[in-house]
Amino acid sequence: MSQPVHMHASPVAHLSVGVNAIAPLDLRLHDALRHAIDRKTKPLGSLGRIEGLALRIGLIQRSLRPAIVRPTLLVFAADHGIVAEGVSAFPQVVTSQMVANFLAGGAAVNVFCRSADVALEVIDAGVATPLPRDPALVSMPVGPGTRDFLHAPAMSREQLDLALRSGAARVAHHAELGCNTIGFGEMGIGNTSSAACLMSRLCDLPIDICVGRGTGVDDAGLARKRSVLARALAAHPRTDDDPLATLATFGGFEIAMIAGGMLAAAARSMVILVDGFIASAALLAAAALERRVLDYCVFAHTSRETGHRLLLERLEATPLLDLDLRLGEGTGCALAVPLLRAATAMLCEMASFESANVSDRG
Ligand SMILES: O=C(O)c1ccc[n+]([C@@H]2O[C@H](COP(=O)([O-])O)[C@@H](O)[C@H]2O)c1
Ligand SMILES: Cc1cc2nc[nH]c2cc1C
Repeated sequence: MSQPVHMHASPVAHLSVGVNAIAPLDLRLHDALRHAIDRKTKPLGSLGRIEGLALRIGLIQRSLRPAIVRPTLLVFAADHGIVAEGVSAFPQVVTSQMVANFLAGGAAVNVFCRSADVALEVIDAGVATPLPRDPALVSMPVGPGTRDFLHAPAMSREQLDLALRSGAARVAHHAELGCNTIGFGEMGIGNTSSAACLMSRLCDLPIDICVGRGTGVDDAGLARKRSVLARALAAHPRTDDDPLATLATFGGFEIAMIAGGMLAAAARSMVILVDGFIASAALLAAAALERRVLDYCVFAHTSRETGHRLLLERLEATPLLDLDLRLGEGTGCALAVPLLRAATAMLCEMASFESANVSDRG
């Protein structure tokens, strides 16, 4: 029998990691991990979701003794043509100003990364206004911001390919340095509009329930944002059989780089830390390309941004934290890293009923 003909090259092939590069988890380890956790000196299940977290990390690392090594947060920054339609509470220049703030070490994500001992890298994925010359900035701009997707697709297929490959390349770089846990953050004025449209199209949901206040638009701003995004969706025919086309139409360069990075991280059996609404929309696009990426994800937190809760439901995700954050930057990922360390330490360091000679029944 002949093989089915695929209309599009494998999305993972774009990242030069091969068609079946994301391995299924080895579920044979599941029972051994469950048993090791259950023999620890505690009533059964009493460490609650830390137990499930340890199990998930063990499955991802294919180990009964997993460890969080060189946890790293990649913050991708880019600008969005859709801001010309008045969809954000802040001007576009804030994207480059915040990149400067990241490089100076003064943003929330810098503070949280320092306090949790997480490495931080900032990537220019396509910021429209000038950035400081700083050797710490990884410069891989796809272009000076996307086009306004009310009038044209946000990016070309060539630009999308470049963004996917660039995100994958940054992940490969950190994997080669020994990093096994990678978080994805973003900075981009206007990017909640991209994320909302991706969610609406990829989950087939009405746009109004996907749209939130982002950086804080008022009621009139929210009504305007909804109307702009409804018109933008109406302007572009559905491309349900081609998630890459949907991502090119509504995505941002930072969103596409995160999607490519997540696929590459899963292909390398790394733990993927998922941040808020925009990072989850990037994951949604990645999962539309290769569903197995979801097996490698740990969801850091539930954002206050309208739509995130529903998006998480669609991804069948139960995040670790619920702190009313709505900042982005990867702040939720940085805050979650200590929990990942605690979960792996529980598996590796905690005594069992046998080793500590503690009675395991009444
Ligand atoms: O991560 C989130 O859930 C989140 C929710 C709302 C806003 N943000 C951040 O706010 C910016 C986008 O907001 P906006 O209103 O300009 O679309 C962008 O820089 C994001 O990092 C992030
Ligand atoms: C100040 C500011 C900081 C941010 N960090 C991520 N998105 C942001 C948006 C604004 C406006």
